[in-house]
Amino acid sequence: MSDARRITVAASAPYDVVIGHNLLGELPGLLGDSVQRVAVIHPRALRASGDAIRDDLVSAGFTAHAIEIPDAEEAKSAEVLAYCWSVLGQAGFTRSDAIVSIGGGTTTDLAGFVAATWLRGVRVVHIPTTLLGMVDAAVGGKTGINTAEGKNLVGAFWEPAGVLCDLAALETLPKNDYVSGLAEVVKCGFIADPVILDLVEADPAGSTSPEYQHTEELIARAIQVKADSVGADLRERTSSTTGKIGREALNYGHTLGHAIERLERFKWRHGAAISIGMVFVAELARAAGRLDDATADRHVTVLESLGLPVRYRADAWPHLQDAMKLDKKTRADRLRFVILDALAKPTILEAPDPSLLVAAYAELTD
Ligand SMILES: NC(=O)c1ccc[n+]([C@@H]2O[C@H](COP(=O)([O-])OP(=O)(O)OC[C@H]3O[C@@H](n4cnc5c(N)ncnc54)[C@H](O)[C@@H]3O)[C@@H](O)[C@H]2O)c1
Ligand SMILES: O=C(O)C(=O)C[C@@H](O)[C@H](O)[C@H](O)COP(=O)(O)O
Ligand SMILES: [Zn+2]
Repeated sequence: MSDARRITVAASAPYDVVIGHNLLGELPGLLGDSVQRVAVIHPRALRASGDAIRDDLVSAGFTAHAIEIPDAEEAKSAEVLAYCWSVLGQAGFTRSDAIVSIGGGTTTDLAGFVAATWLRGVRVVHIPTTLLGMVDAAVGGKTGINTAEGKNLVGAFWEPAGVLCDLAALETLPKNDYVSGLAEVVKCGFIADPVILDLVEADPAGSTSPEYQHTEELIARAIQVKADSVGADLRERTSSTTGKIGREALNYGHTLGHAIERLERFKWRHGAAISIGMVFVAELARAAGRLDDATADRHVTVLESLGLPVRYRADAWPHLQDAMKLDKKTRADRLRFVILDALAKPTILEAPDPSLLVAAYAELTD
C-alpha cells in the first residue's frame, strides 16, 4: 500500500478516494478477484495512459481492452455511450467484469454511466486526471451524459469501488483546465470550508499551478467537502424530504452555469460556466437581502483573481431563463437556487421573484 491520503466516502458500499503518487498498484485490488475482463475508457488525449494501464492489467492476468472516447464534452453523448456498449458486447463483458476510467470529469461521467447501465450495473474504478475530476466528478456516484436540451439530463447514481487521484497527472493538464477545476474548489470554500478561500487568496497566481505549496491540501479539503455532502445525502433527496439542504449544496452556481454550458453548445469548460453561476447566486442572495456585501463581493474577487470569468452577455438572459427551467432542482415551474445565507451556510431559495433574478443578472453584464 502506498503512502497516500485516503478519504472515505460513506456510500452504501463505502470506498476510498486515494490522493498521492504512483497509485496504480492499488488497481488490481480494487477490481477484485472475481473480475476477468476490464475495459479501460480514456479520452483521445490520454491514449498513452489508457494503453499503459491496459498493458499493466494484462500483465496482472486480466483480459483488458482500451476504449477511446472523444476529448471533453463531446464524450458525454448518446452516440459515444452506444459505442461503448457495443465494444463491451462484442468483448463478451459479463456482470463479473469491470470498467476503469482514466481522464477528466467528462470521461468519469461517461464511463460511470456505461458501468451503471451495462447489464444494469458493473464495477467501476475511476482514475481522474484533471483537478476537477479529482475534487468533484470522480467522487460521489453522479454519472451521465448531455442532450441537446441540456446538461447532464440523462444519468444515474452509480458509486465507484474506488478513486485513485495520482497528482502527477496534473503536470500535463493545460492551465485553462486546471483553472476550471479551481472553480469547483472555490465552490467548496464558499459552501463549506472557508479555509480553502484563505489558501487561494494567499497567492491567487500561485494557486493556478499544481506546484503551489498548498495544492495537495486544497485537493484534500475539497474532496472532504464532497465526501461529507455525498455521505450525508447520497441520492440528493434531503431538501425535498426535510427542507434541510443536503447534497444539493454541491450544485452551488450550477443552475445558471449549466444553462450557460447549453447556450455555448457544451464548448465551454464546466468550471468557467459555474464561476459565472456562482457570481449570479451571490448577487441573487444579496438582492434578496440574505447575504452580506463582503461575502457577495468576495465571489468576484477570488474567481477573477484566478482568471475565471465573472460576467456574461446581457442579451443571453431570455435563453438562460429557458434553459434553467430544465435544471434538476426545479420542481414543476418553481426554480430552486442554492444560495448562501452567510459564508458556509448554504440553503435553497425557492421561486424567487423574477425582479430579483433580473436584478442579479444585471450585475453580471456590462
Ligand atoms: N459527476 C459529478 O459529480 C461531476 C462533478 C463536477 C463536474 N462534472 C462534469 O465534469 C466535466 C468536466 O470535467 P473536466 O473539467 O475534468 O473536463 P474534461 O474531462 O473535458 O477534461 C478536460 C480536457 O483535458 C484533457 N485531459 C484530461 N486529463 C488530462 C491530463 N492529465 N493531461 C492533459 N490533458 C488531459 C481531456 O481529454 C479534455 O480535453 C463536466 O462535464 C461536468 O459536468 C461531474
Ligand atoms: O455531486 C453533486 O451533487 C454535484 O452537484 C457536483 C457538481 O459539481 C457537478 O457538476 C454535478 O455533475 C452536477 O450535477 P447535476 O445533477 O446538476 O447535473
Ligand atoms: Zn460541477
